[in-house]
Amino acid sequence: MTEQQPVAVLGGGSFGTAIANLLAENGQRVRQWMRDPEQAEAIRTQRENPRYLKGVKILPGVEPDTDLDAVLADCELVFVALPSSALRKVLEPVAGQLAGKLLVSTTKGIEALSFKLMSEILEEVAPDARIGVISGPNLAKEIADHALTATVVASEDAELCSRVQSALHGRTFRVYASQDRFGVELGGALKNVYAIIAGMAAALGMGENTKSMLITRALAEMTRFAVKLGANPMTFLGLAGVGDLIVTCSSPKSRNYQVGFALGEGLSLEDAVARLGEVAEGVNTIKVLKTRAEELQVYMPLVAGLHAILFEGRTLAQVIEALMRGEPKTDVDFIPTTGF
Ligand SMILES: NC(=O)C1=CN([C@@H]2O[C@H](COP(=O)(O)OP(=O)(O)OC[C@H]3O[C@@H](n4cnc5c(N)ncnc54)[C@H](O)[C@@H]3O)[C@@H](O)[C@H]2O)C=CC1
Ligand SMILES: O=C(CO)COP(=O)(O)O
Repeated sequence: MTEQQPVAVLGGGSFGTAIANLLAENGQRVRQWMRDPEQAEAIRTQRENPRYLKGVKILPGVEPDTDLDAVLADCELVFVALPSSALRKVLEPVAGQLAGKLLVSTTKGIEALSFKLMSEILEEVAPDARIGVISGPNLAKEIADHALTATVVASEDAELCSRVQSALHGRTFRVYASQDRFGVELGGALKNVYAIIAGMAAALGMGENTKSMLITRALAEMTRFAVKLGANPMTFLGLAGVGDLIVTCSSPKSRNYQVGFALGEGLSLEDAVARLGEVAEGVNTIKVLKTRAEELQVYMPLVAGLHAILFEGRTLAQVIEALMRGEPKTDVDFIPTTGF
């Protein structure tokens, strides 16, 4: 009998580790690449990722490794769980090894200057690879703790979707498929910005009405933006849209929410990010999103408000006042009325 081919996970953070463990639980051999040899050694010897996923037992099927060439040479299915700021840098030097691979991005960010989503970078770096994404309401710690969870794998490549479904589906994890890679991935990137705002609102002790208003108007704003870019608004009604928005805007486990909470407590952005010590993609996304929304002339008052607080010296009180006193609008204004 031939030995089963391992699956690669690139990234030694909380999400890479949670996905690696999930794959191992389903009987897959996993080669998890990370850049930090000390972290790899800790996983190898202590069977724990003490910095990013403390308290979670890492299964024997997960083999940590710092040799990216060796990991890629061994695996066809590759989950890319790197921060958006690192993905291109890590993969460009090994581009020659990526042809024919199934590359699945789990990264919820947007590249600063190009405004590219991560799967678009993968396509650029590896034009002969098969590309997909996974996204959804997927807090890493909850996945690792076996909270019942669902995600979406999105790709035009139906065979890739079913490979990912069978690799990840399990007792506590369900994987839905979608052909709308762009919409699914965009939802995951945009919601991080609103989670920062939700964290701020929580720190200010705002009530349930306020939280609900925020989440619903965030959905309107992100869908309006997505429609302008040609995305299918219906995708935003699914797990990777409203599903992820709800979890990230409601949970103190979300790192973006935590940054917002710290800002609401009066910390500077720099201190809030330093206190977190992990990736909060929304901090970079807000910068590019504000510029892009202006270029495309999409009305995004929450994005503009957060940007004004973080980078234009406006106070929270001034922004809240401006948002509440803005001109009256209609409610559901973001779904095109033709074609229904
Ligand atoms: N943690 C979560 O609950 C979820 C995270 N994601 C996404 O997964 C992506 C990765 O996030 P996490 O694993 O949560 O981050 P994390 O903050 O837990 O860990 C980041 C990891 O990336 C590594 N890293 C940073 N710069 C690097 C570089 N230049 N080269 C190689 N490795 C580098 C760090 O050493 C660390 O291992 C993010 O885009 C995030 O939005 C998606 C779903 C859930
Ligand atoms: O994307 C996530 C949950 O779906 C994780 O959110 P944070 O990156 O804010 O922790």
